[in-house]
Amino acid sequence: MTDTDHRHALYTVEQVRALDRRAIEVLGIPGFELMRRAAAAGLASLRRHWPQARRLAVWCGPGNNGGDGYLLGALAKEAGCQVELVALSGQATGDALQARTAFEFAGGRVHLFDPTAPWPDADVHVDALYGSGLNRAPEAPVAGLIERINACGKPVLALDVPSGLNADLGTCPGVAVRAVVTVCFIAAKRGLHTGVAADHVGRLELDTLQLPESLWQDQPHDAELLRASHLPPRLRVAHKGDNGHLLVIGGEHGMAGAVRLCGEAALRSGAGLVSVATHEAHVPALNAGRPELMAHGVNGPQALAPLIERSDVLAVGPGLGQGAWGHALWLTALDSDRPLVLDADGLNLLAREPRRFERAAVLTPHPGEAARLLGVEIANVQADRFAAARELARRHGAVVVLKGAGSLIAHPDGRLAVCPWGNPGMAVAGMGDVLTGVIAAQLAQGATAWEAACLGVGLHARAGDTAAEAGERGLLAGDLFDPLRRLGNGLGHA
Ligand SMILES: NC(=O)C1=CN([C@@H]2O[C@H](COP(=O)(O)OP(=O)(O)OC[C@H]3O[C@@H](n4cnc5c(N)ncnc54)[C@H](O)[C@@H]3O)[C@@H](O)[C@H]2O)[C@@H](O)CC1
Ligand SMILES: [K+]
Repeated sequence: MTDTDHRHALYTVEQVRALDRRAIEVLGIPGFELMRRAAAAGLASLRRHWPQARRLAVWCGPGNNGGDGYLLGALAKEAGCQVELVALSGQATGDALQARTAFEFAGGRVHLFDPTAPWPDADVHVDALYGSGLNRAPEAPVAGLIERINACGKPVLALDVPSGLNADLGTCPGVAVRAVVTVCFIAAKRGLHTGVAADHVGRLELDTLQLPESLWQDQPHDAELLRASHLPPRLRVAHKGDNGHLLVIGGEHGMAGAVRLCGEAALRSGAGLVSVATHEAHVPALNAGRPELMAHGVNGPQALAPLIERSDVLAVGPGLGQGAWGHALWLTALDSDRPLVLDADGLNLLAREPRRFERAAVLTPHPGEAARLLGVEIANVQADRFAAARELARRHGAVVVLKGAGSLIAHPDGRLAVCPWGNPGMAVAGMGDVLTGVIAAQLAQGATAWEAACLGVGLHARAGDTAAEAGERGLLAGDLFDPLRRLGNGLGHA
């Protein structure tokens, strides 16, 4: 993750503004020229995706995002398209005013937005209402306009940001455009990659407006996108002990499936040996169903301690429950010095008895578990997923995977990575148990907590995407095993 190039870097809106200013003030490229390039990039994308489109409706807001829209309208007219351009405001200033004049100079007419006017008959709608400058939820009548654009049945190309989406946080304070394609300018805004963004962005394209590499050099970014990384090849002389011994701890009565999924995912991800500590009653079924797992019945700490002694890494929490049995095992595991992954009830117990970890530790909360750990509501977590993940990592001295569309991985030192893969088919029972197993397997094979979380989250999401090729609906957590194995061996696609 050290050789971040600007195409994998994610920026806050503030940092993108600084890049805009740098392009203008240091590189001497006028703002209007940047706007022209943005408009040209938007139109090029439109023609790539909808080569037959002749009639465009362009919706322009009051700021520079609207300016991009005016210039796209001008370029489209020059290219022979019919353009119906509707502006929210009669006023424009600066570069946006110059852009509006250019549109009129190209023979275009600006219609002022009137909710009672007939709906434009267009092949594609271009959303240039609000970009990175969105500072509140769109209000009536613009909120109604956005709903109408979404419901009109025609594809939408969003310029820079789907209007209404907060490009910094991935939140949607009110309504937001649902684009088929979003062309993001200059640098990837972090909020386009997590939270509710996936419902609005559609296909995301980054256009760096032909700016030279020097623009991004030594400029701060906030996070980075995970890349499809290849695992190092296995030594030909590898011994199963070289690939680590994982102990999965969990499986309260009736929850044997969670430990089996976790353990099997770890084996499919390359762990050398996987033991399971669970209720005695689950052992026969585990042995019969997956004899490669070494299942042990444990009734309490005395039985667990020697198993921990023989293992290198722990996965604590799948189906663990929060009763006396689960709590006693949890305490024993946390009092050991083994690197660990903590999930599910392992996290709920941590919320009850907070700790800081002095060893390699990965926590994998979904937003509900993160909210319990932070003592806030789920809505507060989702309102700033970046801050929530970083705060949890800092508080617990652990690498934190905040799950949900656009999973975040936060390091206690502030580093943050965002997962670009995954799909809604993965929102099913057992997926979290599989993720825990995949991450724990990387720890067992010698990765640091940060590497294990980044590798594990990436492999899990890509395996989910491969498995979803047969359809998102009906995807089972166990469907990831085969793709996990292929991806872990460098087979299969990103
Ligand atoms: N040089 C630059 O800075 C460049 C900027 N570009 C474009 O400029 C955009 C940013 O421009 P701006 O900073 O002017 O911001 P925007 O055009 O995104 O919006 C700001 C305007 O919208 C108003 N506004 C925001 N949220 C509102 C809401 N919910 N309801 C009503 N009004 C609202 C603000 O008061 C302000 O007038 C980028 O997203 C990008 O599209 C591009 O042209 C590339 C170059
Ligand atoms: K927009």
